[in-house]
Amino acid sequence: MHADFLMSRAAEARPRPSLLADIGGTNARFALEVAPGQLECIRVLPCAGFATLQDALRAYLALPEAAAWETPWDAAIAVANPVNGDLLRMTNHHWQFSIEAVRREFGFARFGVINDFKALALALPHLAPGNLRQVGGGQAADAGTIGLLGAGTGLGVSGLVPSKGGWEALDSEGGHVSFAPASEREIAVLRFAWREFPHVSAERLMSGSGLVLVYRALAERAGLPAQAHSPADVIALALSGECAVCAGAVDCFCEMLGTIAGNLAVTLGAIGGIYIGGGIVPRLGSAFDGSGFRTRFEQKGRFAGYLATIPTFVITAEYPCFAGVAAWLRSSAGVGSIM
Ligand SMILES: Nc1ncnc2c1ncn2[C@@H]1O[C@H](COP(=O)(O)OP(=O)(O)OP(=O)(O)O)[C@@H](O)[C@H]1O
Repeated sequence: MHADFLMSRAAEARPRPSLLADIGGTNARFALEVAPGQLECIRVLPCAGFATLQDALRAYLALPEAAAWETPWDAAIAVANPVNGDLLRMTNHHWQFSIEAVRREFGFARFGVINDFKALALALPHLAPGNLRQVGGGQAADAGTIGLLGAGTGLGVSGLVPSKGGWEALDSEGGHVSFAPASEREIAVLRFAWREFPHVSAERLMSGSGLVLVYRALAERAGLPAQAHSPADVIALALSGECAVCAGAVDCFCEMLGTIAGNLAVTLGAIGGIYIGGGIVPRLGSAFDGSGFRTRFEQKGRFAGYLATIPTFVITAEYPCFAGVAAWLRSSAGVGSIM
C-alpha cells in the first residue's frame, strides 16, 4: 500500500495532539497542537537546565498542563542547526541526539526535525498583519521571493521562494557569511573581533554575544573600561539612556543588521519583503524603528532605488515558529522519522 495513503488514513484517525518545539541556543519552546492551529500549554524551558533534549522533552510532558492531554501522537521540532542526517549535534550548546532514537523512545508515530529559520519562513504566510510591524517604506510584490533573518543566540537566515504548490522554504546557513563593515566604527569593531576570531562571520556580531562584543569594542574605542554586561544589560542600559557606549552598540548593531538584510534582499531578489525575527530586535521596540537600520538597508550605491521598494517587517508575534513547524509536520508524508 502507498505510504501517503497510509499516512492520510492514520492522520484522519488521529486521536491525540502533536507536540511542537522550537529549540534555539538559549530557549526551548514547547506546545501541544490539539487541533489544527489550536495550540495549548505553551512553555519556555532554558536549554541550559537540561543535559539532553530527551530530558527537556520529559520535563515538558510531565508538567501538569501537558500531562492533562493525551500523550502526543507525533512531534516536530525546529532546531538552530542544519539538519542533514539522523544524528544532530547542536551548534550553540551541548545537546546531540539521533532523530530515530528519540522517536522510538517517546513512541511518536512520526518525529520530524527542521531548521528553525526554515520553519519560521514556513510560518510567514500564516502570520496575521497584527503580528508584523513595517519599518520604513516599500511595498511587497505579490508572490515575490521573501527573505528572513533573525538575531538571537545566533543569526538565523531563510527565505520563501514561490513555487507551483505555494512556497519553498530555503535551508540556509546565511548567518555565517563573512562580516562586511560599512563605516569607520564598524571597521574598528571588525579589528577588535579579529583578535578573538580568525573568521568574523555576521553571526559573531549580530547575536546576543555579538552585541556584547560590539559593546566591548566600542568601549575600547572610547577609551573606557568595559563592564561585564549581558546582552540584556546592554539593551536595557541603551534604552534607558544610562550608558552611551551601550546605546552606541545597539545603534551599531541595528546598522550592521541593515547591511546584512540589504545583502540578503539583493542576493535573493527578495521583492516580496524582508522579515526580521529572532529574540533581539523585538526587544528593542521602537528604538529599532528609529535606528539607522532602514537607511543602511537602502544604502547600496546604484541599487539604492531597488532596495527602497522592498519593505522590511519586524515579526512581533510571541511564538511565530510554531505555525511553521505545524504546517511542515502536516505536509510531511510517510510514517517515521522526518528530516
Ligand atoms: N531581555 C532579555 N531577555 C532574555 N534574552 C535576551 C534579552 N535581551 C537580549 N537577549 C538575548 O537574546 C538571545 C536569545 O534570543 P532568542 O530568544 O531568539 O533565543 P534562541 O531562540 O534560543 O536563539 P537562537 O534561535 O538564535 O539559537 C540571547 O543571546 C540573550 O542573551
